[in-house]
Amino acid sequence: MAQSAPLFIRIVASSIAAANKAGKIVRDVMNKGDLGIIDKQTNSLPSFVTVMLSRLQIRFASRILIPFQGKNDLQTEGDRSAQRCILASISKQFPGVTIIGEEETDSCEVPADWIVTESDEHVLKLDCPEEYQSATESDIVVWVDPLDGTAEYTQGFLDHVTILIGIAVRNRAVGGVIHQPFYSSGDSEKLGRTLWGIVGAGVGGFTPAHVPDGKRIITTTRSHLTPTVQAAVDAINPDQVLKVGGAGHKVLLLLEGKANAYMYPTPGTKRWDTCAPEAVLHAMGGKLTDMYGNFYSYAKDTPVANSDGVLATAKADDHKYYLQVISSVVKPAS
Ligand SMILES: Nc1ncnc2c1ncn2[C@@H]1O[C@H](COP(=O)(O)O)[C@@H](O)[C@H]1OP(=O)(O)O
Ligand SMILES: [Mg+2]
Ligand SMILES: [Mg+2]
Ligand SMILES: [Mg+2]
Repeated sequence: MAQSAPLFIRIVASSIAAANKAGKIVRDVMNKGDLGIIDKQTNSLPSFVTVMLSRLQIRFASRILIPFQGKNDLQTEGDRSAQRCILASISKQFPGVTIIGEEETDSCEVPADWIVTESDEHVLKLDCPEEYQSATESDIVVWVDPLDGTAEYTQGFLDHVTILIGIAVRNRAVGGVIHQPFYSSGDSEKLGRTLWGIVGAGVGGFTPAHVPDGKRIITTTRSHLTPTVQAAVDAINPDQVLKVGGAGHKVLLLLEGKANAYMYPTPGTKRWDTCAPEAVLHAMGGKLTDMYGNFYSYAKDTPVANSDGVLATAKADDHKYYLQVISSVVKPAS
């Protein structure tokens, strides 16, 4: 059965298993307590003050809400190890497929038990939409964000953290896996959950829901807020604004009916931040584009920066309204 499923479906099914393992690794790093934080801007350890602040925030996350200053582009042992696990697992099974990960990791050996070759059985049995049935290795690019919401991971906002694996076929984001490693359903022994979506085939791992009619709830960044972002949010005149970390987490709020729209009308996110969330959102009936309303390309040679920002809505039909209101007050950067 497994081998007879189309390549695209097999990659999504394997990505679910790899994301689950990466989630365990990310939790283990947190439990050990030494996050091994590096500032990617300077390729060095962050300042003493930043490290101390991050330790304080892990201990008192529910009370201390001090955002870091500056670019906030950090990497931790969680990011590095999760990426090694996911890349090793997917490339072992699909050696001809292009995989693009956020982190530059040296070619350290990967422990044997980090290489996952299992697949999600339910996804393997799905009917593959016709347009992806014949997709070959050269049609597919896998975009990996091994830990989305790194700033929040270092500050103890653990429910903002996700692991994102997006599968693009012929440049479009059509398969997505969002793993939330610290999600708790009440049983503290069993953390983590995995959401997935395939455009044209369905979604799983969560119950799709929408904000009740008449309410407008916006989600946006908490760690990269700028006057431009604030102006866009204000233009919508929302009932509520949820400033949370991570692109994956913000799209999760759209999927589960906690927000209507996610806006970030400025450069900062990259293709690995949006590929998986875009696919899951689209599979549920939503829409994610740049601030001009154009879909990003997920081709292997595309520039990785989402230079024209991000606008995502839980309902595709609402997207035009948000685009119009925001474009009247915010000019995209490029
Ligand atoms: N200025 C930036 N520099 C680096 N990464 C950014 C920047 N802005 C956004 N990102 C990435 O996009 C995600 C969503 O941004 P935000 O939480 O600010 O809305 C961040 O968690 C981060 O992903 P990552 O944590 O994987 O590096
Ligand atoms: Mg990062
Ligand atoms: Mg990210
Ligand atoms: Mg990341």
